[in-house]
Amino acid sequence: MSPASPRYYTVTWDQLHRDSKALAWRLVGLGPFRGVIAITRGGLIPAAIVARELECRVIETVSVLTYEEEARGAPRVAKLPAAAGDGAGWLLVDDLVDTGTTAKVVRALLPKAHFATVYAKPQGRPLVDTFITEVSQDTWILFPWDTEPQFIAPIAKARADGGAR
Ligand SMILES: O=P(O)(O)OC[C@H]1O[C@H](OP(=O)(O)OP(=O)(O)O)[C@H](O)[C@@H]1O
Ligand code: HPA
Ligand SMILES: [Mg+2]
Repeated sequence: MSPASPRYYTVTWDQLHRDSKALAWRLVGLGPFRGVIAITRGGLIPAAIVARELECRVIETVSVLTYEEEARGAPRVAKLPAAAGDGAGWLLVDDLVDTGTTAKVVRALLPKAHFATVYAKPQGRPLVDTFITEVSQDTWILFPWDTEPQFIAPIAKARADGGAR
């Protein structure tokens, strides 16, 4: 997606927890898994919630850097999982799949892992085995760790100031 996103989808902590638990419900019948591999950093919190629900205490990480804020660059693997082999029996978790760039890199590293994300956009969706919520390709998902509440002027004041909405 282009850096200047036309729409945003705001995800609160509560919603992220609910959606990650919904993901765990979908996954529970597919296990048991040898462990969970979080794709850092975005996959860390969904992976923690899923691991808790699946009673899975073995957690690995793989680090892929693809974005700088909303700008996509070439994916770079910064850290490999220590002990997941080709991924057989492991559950790979990320917050979302967007263009699928990160997913392709991780799938090549761990081809036999089951790949789950909380959110999926259409372009990356075919690369995911299990996900919960689809959002359109031109939407930027705002995660709670990237945002904070702030004051917003009353509607009447914004109108009086000439702010078109
Ligand atoms: O399908 P894609 O187009 O590759 O986009 C999805 C990836 O982008 C984000 O990670 P990011 O590179 O921003 O790193 P981060 O998780 O450390 O924030 C997100 O957490 C996914 O891992
Ligand atoms: O929509 C998104 N939101 C947050 N991070 C992302 N990384 C790729 N796409 C997104
Ligand atoms: Mg990420």
